[in-house]
Amino acid sequence: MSFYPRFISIEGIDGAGKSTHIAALTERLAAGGAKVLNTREPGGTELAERLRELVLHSGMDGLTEALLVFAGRRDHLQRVIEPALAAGQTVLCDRFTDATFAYQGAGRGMDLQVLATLEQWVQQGPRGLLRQPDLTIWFDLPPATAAQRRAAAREADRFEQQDLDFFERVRAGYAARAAAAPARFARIDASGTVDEVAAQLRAVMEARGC
Ligand SMILES: Nc1ncnc2c1ncn2[C@@H]1O[C@H](COP(=O)(O)OP(=O)(O)O)[C@@H](O)[C@H]1O
Ligand SMILES: Cc1cn([C@H]2C[C@H](O)[C@@H](COP(=O)(O)OP(=O)(O)O)O2)c(=O)[nH]c1=O
Repeated sequence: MSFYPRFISIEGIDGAGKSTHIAALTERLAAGGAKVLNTREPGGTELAERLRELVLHSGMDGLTEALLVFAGRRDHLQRVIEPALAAGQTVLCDRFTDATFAYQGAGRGMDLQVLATLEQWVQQGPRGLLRQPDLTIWFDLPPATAAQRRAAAREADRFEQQDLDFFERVRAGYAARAAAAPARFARIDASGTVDEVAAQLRAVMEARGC
């Protein structure tokens, strides 16, 4: 028996199709009566958006990246996510901590234990619980396909300039997080057409009563 998810994160390597499907997902949730707050990471508050600019466009090592994204996440949780959840809203977040484990951990080789410690510190929720998304929708796609789609679409930022090996590691990082939390993760095979991917997404939401 699943319960209605109110904190939903969207994940996947760059170019997997997250942005393409967020509007329809938002509409679906709203049509079901949810008051939806759309947000993103890195970012989501004024401070965190400034940190996002640094992380995406300045050179730094993996630990510095991880510290900055977790600092932004702390601000985002305290100022936006926790108040919205407490007010009964549904939070739809374009990336969250799984991205840190995938990009800084698997991609950049940061110690996963260090990331897990930061996760514990930053995501202390009400009553001492670890705040995690209720549902994580993972758009999974081979990196070569994602690179083709990105090349046709936009200029690359620091992460998008990485080679296919980097994105293979990031993809494996998502797979490991999904295997560790199978009830939270819903994997979408993002290699089909936009309509095929949308149909899978509808099925995932229907299975969770949304
Ligand atoms: N299923 C699909 N088939 C082909 N192209 C797609 C598909 N889904 C998205 N795209 C295109 O691929 C590019 C990257 O998609 P986007 O939604 O921006 O990915 P993300 O937000 O995950 O980085 C966009 O140009 C988008 O139009
Ligand atoms: C949340 C997060 C994102 N990232 C990276 C993944 C993406 O390459 C980048 C920005 O994500 P995203 O917002 O998906 O980029 P875009 O607006 O180009 O679609 O930040 C991390 O490296 N660590 C993190 O913790």
